Amino acid sequence: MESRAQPVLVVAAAIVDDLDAPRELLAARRRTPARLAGRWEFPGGKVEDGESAREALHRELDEELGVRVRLGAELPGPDDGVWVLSERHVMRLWLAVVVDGTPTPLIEHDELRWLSADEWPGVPWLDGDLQILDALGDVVGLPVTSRAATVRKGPGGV
Ligand SMILES: Nc1nc2c([nH]c(=O)n2[C@H]2C[C@H](O)[C@@H](COP(=O)(O)OP(=O)(O)OP(=O)(O)O)O2)c(=O)[nH]1
Repeated sequence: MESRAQPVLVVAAAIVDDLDAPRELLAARRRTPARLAGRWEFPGGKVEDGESAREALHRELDEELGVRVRLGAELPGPDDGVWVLSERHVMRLWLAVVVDGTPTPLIEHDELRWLSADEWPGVPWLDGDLQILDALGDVVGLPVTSRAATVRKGPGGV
Protein backbone atom coordinates (compact mmCIF):
# COMPACT_ATOMS: atom_id res chain seq x y z
CA MET A 1 0.00 0.00 0.00
CA GLU A 2 1.07 3.56 -0.47
CA SER A 3 2.34 5.33 2.60
CA ARG A 4 -0.14 7.67 4.22
CA ALA A 5 -0.09 11.42 4.15
CA GLN A 6 1.46 13.56 6.85
CA PRO A 7 0.35 12.89 10.40
CA VAL A 8 -2.46 15.03 11.74
CA LEU A 9 -1.35 17.83 14.05
CA VAL A 10 -3.04 17.83 17.46
CA VAL A 11 -2.57 20.74 19.87
CA ALA A 12 -3.12 20.49 23.59
CA ALA A 13 -2.61 22.32 26.85
CA ALA A 14 -0.99 21.40 30.11
CA ILE A 15 -3.31 23.62 32.14
CA VAL A 16 -1.69 24.37 35.47
CA ASP A 17 -2.79 26.39 38.47
CA ASP A 18 0.10 28.85 38.20
CA LEU A 19 2.54 29.26 35.31
CA ASP A 20 5.38 30.44 37.54
CA ALA A 21 4.91 27.94 40.35
CA PRO A 22 2.78 25.07 39.06
CA ARG A 23 1.49 22.66 41.64
CA GLU A 24 -1.44 21.09 39.84
CA LEU A 25 -2.26 19.96 36.32
CA LEU A 26 -5.74 19.68 34.84
CA ALA A 27 -6.29 16.20 33.44
CA ALA A 28 -9.32 15.32 31.32
CA ARG A 29 -10.93 11.89 30.98
CA ARG A 30 -12.17 11.04 27.51
CA ARG A 31 -15.76 10.05 26.98
CA THR A 32 -15.44 9.50 23.23
CA PRO A 33 -14.59 7.72 21.00
CA ALA A 34 -15.18 4.33 22.62
CA ARG A 35 -11.60 3.14 22.06
CA LEU A 36 -10.26 6.10 24.08
CA ALA A 37 -13.02 6.30 26.68
CA GLY A 38 -11.78 6.26 30.26
CA ARG A 39 -8.25 7.34 29.36
CA TRP A 40 -6.89 10.68 30.57
CA GLU A 41 -5.30 13.34 28.40
CA PHE A 42 -4.34 16.96 27.95
CA PRO A 43 -7.38 18.84 26.60
CA GLY A 44 -7.05 19.92 22.99
CA GLY A 45 -7.72 18.63 19.51
CA LYS A 46 -6.88 18.73 15.85
CA VAL A 47 -5.84 21.86 14.01
CA GLU A 48 -8.32 22.71 11.29
CA ASP A 49 -7.57 24.13 7.85
CA GLY A 50 -6.72 27.81 7.95
CA GLU A 51 -5.99 27.89 11.68
CA SER A 52 -2.69 28.47 13.39
CA ALA A 53 -1.77 25.97 16.08
CA ARG A 54 -2.44 28.49 18.87
CA GLU A 55 -5.77 29.55 17.36
CA ALA A 56 -6.82 25.92 17.24
CA LEU A 57 -5.84 25.39 20.85
CA HIS A 58 -7.86 28.38 22.06
CA ARG A 59 -10.86 27.16 20.04
CA GLU A 60 -10.59 23.61 21.37
CA LEU A 61 -10.31 24.73 24.99
CA ASP A 62 -13.32 26.98 24.58
CA GLU A 63 -15.35 24.19 22.93
CA GLU A 64 -14.26 21.37 25.22
CA LEU A 65 -13.93 23.10 28.60
CA GLY A 66 -15.63 26.48 28.21
CA VAL A 67 -12.54 28.41 29.23
CA ARG A 68 -10.24 31.08 27.92
CA VAL A 69 -6.59 30.58 28.71
CA ARG A 70 -3.29 32.38 28.64
CA LEU A 71 -0.62 30.27 27.02
CA GLY A 72 2.81 29.93 28.57
CA ALA A 73 5.83 28.19 27.12
CA GLU A 74 5.56 25.39 24.63
CA LEU A 75 6.96 22.05 25.74
CA PRO A 76 8.74 20.97 22.59
CA GLY A 77 8.83 17.30 21.70
CA PRO A 78 11.92 15.35 20.66
CA ASP A 79 10.91 14.81 17.03
CA ASP A 80 11.35 18.13 15.22
CA GLY A 81 9.65 19.82 18.15
CA VAL A 82 6.56 17.63 18.19
CA TRP A 83 5.43 14.67 20.27
CA VAL A 84 4.72 11.59 18.19
CA LEU A 85 1.51 10.04 19.53
CA SER A 86 0.98 7.37 16.90
CA GLU A 87 1.52 6.78 13.19
CA ARG A 88 -1.37 9.13 12.51
CA HIS A 89 -1.02 11.89 15.10
CA VAL A 90 1.66 14.25 16.36
CA MET A 91 1.08 16.80 19.08
CA ARG A 92 2.28 20.21 20.20
CA LEU A 93 1.70 21.17 23.83
CA TRP A 94 1.72 24.46 25.71
CA LEU A 95 1.56 25.28 29.37
CA ALA A 96 -1.52 27.36 30.09
CA VAL A 97 -3.56 28.97 32.85
CA VAL A 98 -7.27 29.67 32.88
CA VAL A 99 -8.09 33.37 32.69
CA ASP A 100 -11.85 33.13 32.25
CA GLY A 101 -14.41 30.43 33.00
CA THR A 102 -14.48 27.30 35.09
CA PRO A 103 -13.24 24.17 33.32
CA THR A 104 -16.23 21.97 32.59
CA PRO A 105 -16.34 18.71 30.62
CA LEU A 106 -18.60 19.83 27.77
CA ILE A 107 -18.08 17.50 24.82
CA GLU A 108 -15.32 14.92 24.69
CA HIS A 109 -14.74 14.40 28.39
CA ASP A 110 -16.77 13.11 31.30
CA GLU A 111 -14.48 14.15 34.12
CA LEU A 112 -11.81 16.73 34.86
CA ARG A 113 -9.40 16.50 37.73
CA TRP A 114 -6.72 18.77 39.14
CA LEU A 115 -3.80 16.46 39.89
CA SER A 116 -0.66 17.17 41.83
CA ALA A 117 2.37 15.55 40.27
CA ASP A 118 2.41 12.60 42.62
CA GLU A 119 -1.16 11.86 41.49
CA TRP A 120 -0.36 11.80 37.77
CA PRO A 121 0.56 8.13 37.71
CA GLY A 122 -2.69 7.22 39.44
CA VAL A 123 -4.88 7.68 36.37
CA PRO A 124 -4.63 5.85 33.05
CA TRP A 125 -3.27 8.38 30.58
CA LEU A 126 -3.31 7.81 26.84
CA ASP A 127 -0.13 5.94 26.00
CA GLY A 128 1.36 8.76 23.95
CA ASP A 129 1.07 11.16 26.86
CA LEU A 130 3.33 9.26 29.24
CA GLN A 131 6.52 10.54 27.59
CA ILE A 132 5.10 14.06 27.84
CA LEU A 133 4.34 13.77 31.54
CA ASP A 134 7.87 12.63 32.09
CA ALA A 135 9.24 15.73 30.38
CA LEU A 136 6.68 18.00 31.95
CA GLY A 137 7.70 16.93 35.43
CA ASP A 138 11.30 17.77 34.66
CA VAL A 139 10.58 21.09 33.01
CA VAL A 140 8.19 22.56 35.53
CA GLY A 141 10.07 21.08 38.45
CA LEU A 142 7.11 19.17 39.78
CA PRO A 143 8.11 16.43 42.19
CA VAL A 144 6.70 13.40 40.42
CA THR A 145 7.64 11.01 43.16
CA SER A 146 6.32 7.76 41.75
CA ARG A 147 6.79 8.65 38.11
CA ALA A 148 9.66 6.33 37.39
CA ALA A 149 7.79 3.29 38.62
CA THR A 150 4.60 3.84 36.70
CA VAL A 151 5.22 5.97 33.65
CA ARG A 152 6.21 3.59 30.94
CA LYS A 153 7.12 3.94 27.34
CA GLY A 154 4.89 1.74 25.23
CA PRO A 155 6.57 -1.00 23.22
CA GLY A 156 7.25 0.04 19.67
CA GLY A 157 6.61 3.67 20.31
CA VAL A 158 3.94 5.67 22.03
N1 LIG B 1 -6.48 16.11 22.68
C1 LIG B 1 -5.59 15.16 22.91
N2 LIG B 1 -5.47 14.13 22.04
C2 LIG B 1 -4.57 13.18 22.33
C3 LIG B 1 -3.73 13.25 23.47
N3 LIG B 1 -2.93 12.16 23.50
C4 LIG B 1 -3.24 11.41 22.42
O1 LIG B 1 -2.73 10.34 22.09
N4 LIG B 1 -4.24 12.05 21.69
C5 LIG B 1 -4.83 11.53 20.46
C6 LIG B 1 -6.26 11.09 20.65
C7 LIG B 1 -6.87 11.32 19.28
O2 LIG B 1 -6.60 10.18 18.48
C8 LIG B 1 -6.07 12.51 18.75
C9 LIG B 1 -6.75 13.84 18.99
O3 LIG B 1 -8.01 13.82 18.51
P1 LIG B 1 -9.24 14.59 19.17
O4 LIG B 1 -10.39 13.66 19.10
O5 LIG B 1 -8.88 15.13 20.52
O6 LIG B 1 -9.38 15.80 18.17
P2 LIG B 1 -10.66 16.72 17.95
O7 LIG B 1 -11.11 17.25 19.28
O8 LIG B 1 -10.30 17.70 16.89
O9 LIG B 1 -11.77 15.69 17.53
P3 LIG B 1 -12.62 15.43 16.20
O10 LIG B 1 -13.15 16.77 15.78
O11 LIG B 1 -11.70 14.81 15.21
O12 LIG B 1 -13.68 14.49 16.69
O13 LIG B 1 -4.83 12.54 19.46
C10 LIG B 1 -3.87 14.34 24.38
O14 LIG B 1 -3.20 14.44 25.40
N5 LIG B 1 -4.81 15.27 24.05
